[in-house]
Amino acid sequence: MKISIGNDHAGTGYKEMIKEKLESMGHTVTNYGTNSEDSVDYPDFVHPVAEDVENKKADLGIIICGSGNGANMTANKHQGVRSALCWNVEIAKLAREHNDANIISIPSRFVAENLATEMVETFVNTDFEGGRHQRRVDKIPAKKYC
Ligand SMILES: O=C(CO)[C@H](O)[C@H](O)[C@H](O)COP(=O)(O)O
Repeated sequence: MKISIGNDHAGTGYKEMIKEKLESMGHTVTNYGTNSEDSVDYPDFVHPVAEDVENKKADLGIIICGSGNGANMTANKHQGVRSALCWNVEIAKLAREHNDANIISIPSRFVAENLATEMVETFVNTDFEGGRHQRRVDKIPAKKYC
C-alpha cells in the first residue's frame, strides 16, 4: 500500500517507529515530517497527508500530534477524508470496519509507543465491512442535506 504520514513535534519519535514498521511490512511510506522535536504547527504537516488521500495518491494516511485532535480536525476538512482519532486497537479496527476511515489520528501523548504501532498495524490490515456501514458512510458528507 501507499501510505502517507505526517506529525508535529509531539509525534516525531512515534512517526519514526511507525514508518520503520510499515516499511518492514512492505508498504511504501511518504513522510511529510516534521522530523525534529522543535515546535511546529500541526496543520502544516497534516494537510499534505490529507491531500494525498483526497487525491488518491495514498491509500491511507497516518497523522500524529499530542492529543490527536488538532491533526484529526485538520484532516477532516478535506473532501473524501474520513480521519479517525484512535486510542486503542479495537477503536482502530472499528474505524476501518464500520467507518471506512482512510486516516488514523494518533494522540502520541496519551498512548504508549507499542500501542500506537499495534493500532497502525490493525488499521492497515483491516478491511471495510460495507453493507449497512456503506449506507451510513455515504450519508456523512453534509452537502447531501443542504
Ligand atoms: O494541539 C494539538 C492538536 O490537538 C496537538 O496535541 C499538539 O501536539 C499540541 O498542541 C502541542 O502542544 P505544545 O505545548 O505546543 O507542545
